[in-house]
Amino acid sequence: MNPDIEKVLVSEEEIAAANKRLGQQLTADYQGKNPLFVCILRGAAMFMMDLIKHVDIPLEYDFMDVSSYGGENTVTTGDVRIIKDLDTSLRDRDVVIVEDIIDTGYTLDRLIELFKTRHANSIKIVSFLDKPSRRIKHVHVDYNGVKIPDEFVVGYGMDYDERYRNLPYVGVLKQEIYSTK
Ligand SMILES: O=P(O)(O)OC[C@H]1O[C@H](OP(=O)(O)OP(=O)(O)O)[C@H](O)[C@@H]1O
Ligand SMILES: Nc1nc2[nH]cnc2c(=O)[nH]1
Repeated sequence: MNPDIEKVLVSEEEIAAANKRLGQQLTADYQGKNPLFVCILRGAAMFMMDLIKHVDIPLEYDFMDVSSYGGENTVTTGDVRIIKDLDTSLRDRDVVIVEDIIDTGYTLDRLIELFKTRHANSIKIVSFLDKPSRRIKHVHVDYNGVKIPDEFVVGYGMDYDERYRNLPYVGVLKQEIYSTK
């Protein structure tokens, strides 16, 4: 295990099981459609690439980069900035927003409002992690991976100051990592 990690919250085995389950649900629900999966960079990139291997229907995907937790922030700034927009039109599309984590809900709340103005046919959300105790904006998550307690997590795409995204599991950093920064 990486020496900076205090404890593992979601193991590689649990990640694989969640992806399989979510992929099977999406396969069943989107039969006969050609959904557009929208990956919210950067954190959700690893999750989406694993998830879609289990979605056994025609689909398309695109990427959007938004950010509210810059640099060493472990709390949201609440100011959701679009860094890179989609290249694909959402008009009449069945959109599946793919997130790594829903925390306060600010990011998804803002994205849903934006996507509604782009005339999508439907908008659903799949989030790998959910921290329900931290919610400020109520957002309905249609497909949920794993619920976690109120701890700042890294790994499986998620960073602290751009590090640890490549860990194959989700974990909590040792306190000294924050204090030595
Ligand atoms: O529910 P919220 O409180 O809005 O938090 C969730 C958002 O925070 C993270 O993004 P971040 O801004 O850290 O960018 P990143 O994915 O590029 O690391 C995560 O990927 C979500 O998009
Ligand atoms: N890396 C990371 N980003 C987040 N964005 C919202 N919550 C979290 C978290 O726990 N970890």
